[in-house]
Amino acid sequence: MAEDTFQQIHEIGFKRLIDKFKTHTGTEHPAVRRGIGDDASVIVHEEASAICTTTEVFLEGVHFDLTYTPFNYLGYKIVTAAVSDILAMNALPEQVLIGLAIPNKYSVQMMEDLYRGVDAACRDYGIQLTGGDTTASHQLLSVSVTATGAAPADKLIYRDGAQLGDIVCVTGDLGSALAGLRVLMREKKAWQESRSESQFQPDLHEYEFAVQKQLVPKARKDLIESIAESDIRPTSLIDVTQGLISELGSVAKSSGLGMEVYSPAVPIALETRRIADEMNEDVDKYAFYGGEDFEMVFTIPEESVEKFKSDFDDFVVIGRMTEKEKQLTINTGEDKSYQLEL
Ligand SMILES: Nc1ncnc2c1ncn2[C@@H]1O[C@H](COP(=O)(O)OP(=O)(O)O)[C@@H](O)[C@H]1O
Ligand SMILES: Cc1ncc(C[n+]2csc(CCOP(=O)(O)OP(=O)(O)O)c2C)c(N)n1
Ligand SMILES: [Mg+2]
Repeated sequence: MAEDTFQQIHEIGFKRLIDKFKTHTGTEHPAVRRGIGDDASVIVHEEASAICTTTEVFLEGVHFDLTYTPFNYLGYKIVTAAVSDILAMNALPEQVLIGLAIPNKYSVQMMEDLYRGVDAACRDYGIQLTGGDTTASHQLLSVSVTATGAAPADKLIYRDGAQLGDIVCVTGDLGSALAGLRVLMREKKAWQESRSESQFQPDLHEYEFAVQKQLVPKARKDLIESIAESDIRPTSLIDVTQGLISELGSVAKSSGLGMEVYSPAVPIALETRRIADEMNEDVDKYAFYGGEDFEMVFTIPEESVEKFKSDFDDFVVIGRMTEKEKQLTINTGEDKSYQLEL
């Protein structure tokens, strides 16, 4: 959490601010030859392999709200977002670089808290913070994160590899990140309407699972590790950031196929259902369109499902790849279904 002191960044300057960031670089990754300090980071691979890169931009007010987001959680979440994209190629992340544009309403201490979260995430994912850029901003904090990772080229899994008849699977549960966001937004509104002079300190203990999932999501490195150890390889893989329906559509469309999804099979946590009830909203909408779940969707041949279950058990089957003509068919049970165009 932020300390009580508020030191203006211009008092110490960007160079000394970056020096502080240098003490929060996560794991020393063996492939990193040069980290923070030179003009560019350097990665050295002994064996030829594929390199994956990805960038995510996060803008205050659009992607995060600092009323209810502690800086260290924000640091953790931005690393998760970039790492999740690397993992979704079935590659292992190695480094992240972070670009910051900081308005002067934020202090040195706040930025250090942000980097404490970056450091914690880098340690959890076994990666190193190797560089970035720091600049001033007028009103809003902007954070961009670039991650790179590596894999043997023939091990990469793309979103367009699904085959006719393959089974569609999803890890964990869906919709809880949006449920957490709804709770946080409701509490913020109540606090604003109360015109309270006190700090925003809502009691969130009944919503801990969903709020954690919104504020400090974890990327599914465990799935990628299990794939590496298993002799089964998914035919396609994508992470759930925009929302389940959007990702399923991407897999089907890019694979040149259709998909049938059995909606009662979509995994939803009890707490997510309770929150949707409280908000008088349809929990299926949370799960289908929520986004920011950082779960993984993958397809595998039908005969591999049981075997893979013994290698990795935190997934469920939600559908099957079909002919293209079926588009994205949502089967709601009781023989009712509707089609979404791809
Ligand atoms: N926000 C940041 N987070 C992590 N590393 C940073 C950040 N800003 C700058 N760096 C790293 O600090 C070093 C110096 O950065 P900078 O002063 O921008 O140098 P340059 O003129 O080479 O761009 C570089 O290695 C850069 O990657
Ligand atoms: C203040 C605030 N507004 C909105 C959201 C919800 N939100 C932020 S990012 C996101 C997912 C889509 O982001 P995008 O940058 O399009 O994702 P990408 O596929 O590039 O990862 C969602 C649903 C939030 N967490 N906080
Ligand atoms: Mg993505």
